Amino acid sequence: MTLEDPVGLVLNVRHFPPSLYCVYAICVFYYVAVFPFIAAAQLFFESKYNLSPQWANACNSLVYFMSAILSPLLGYIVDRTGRNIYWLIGSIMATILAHALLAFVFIHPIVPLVIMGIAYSILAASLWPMVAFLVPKQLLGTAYGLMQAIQNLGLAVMNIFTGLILDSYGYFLLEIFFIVSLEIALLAAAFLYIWNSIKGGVLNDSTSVRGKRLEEIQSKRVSSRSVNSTINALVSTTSDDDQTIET
Ligand SMILES: C[C@H](NC(=O)[C@@H](N)CCCCN)C(=O)O
Repeated sequence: MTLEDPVGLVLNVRHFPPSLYCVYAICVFYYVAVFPFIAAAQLFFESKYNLSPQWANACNSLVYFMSAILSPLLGYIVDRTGRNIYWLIGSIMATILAHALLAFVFIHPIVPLVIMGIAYSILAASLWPMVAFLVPKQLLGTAYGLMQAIQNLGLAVMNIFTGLILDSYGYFLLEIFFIVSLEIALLAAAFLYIWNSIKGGVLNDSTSVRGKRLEEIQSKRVSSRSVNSTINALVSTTSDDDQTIET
């Protein structure tokens, strides 16, 4: 497969590893509990907590404000530590806690929203970079494009469901729906952890172990390139420049 061979690139999408589809599933079922929640939350804050429309609106912005401030720092911390699957599982569990506090407990919504803001920022820092560890660099645009497409398809479908649940049963059942969606994301993350361990993938390595393994892969690639270039010189074949880490 080469960059000059777009048909080859498209065909290789079929060979994306199962871990990537797990990442896509987590992306759909996690974000369903965040974006549609925020879209519908203003009236929830007004009715359950008796907040004024202005305060309800301010609460609604809190998750995104927190992400705007925290994401670079949390991204740096995840880069320094590695162990992306642990961060991912922790952030999904914290989001479940935030929704459970909103559904079952009567404390000021700022508490669950702060938890959600931190968890949402950690999830972005740990989930999205995984794609780069799973597919060859020539296919990153395709892999992220597919992730964005699947996420938006999921959100489009689930938005219809959340609207129906809200209109027919109210906010309590909507919160239960979000918690169930997050539990599916948690199951997918557990499957990702198991699959990654079985396959010896790099997703949950510490940064130092990951660095050593990537160096090994690169040095193997360099030596295979020098072998290939010798062969190329002899028989005029092209070298395979794939970068797949997990199969
Ligand atoms: C990083 C992640 N981005 C997305 O989910 C985008 N597809 C859509 C962004 C919409 C505004 N938050 C995120 O936002 O956490």
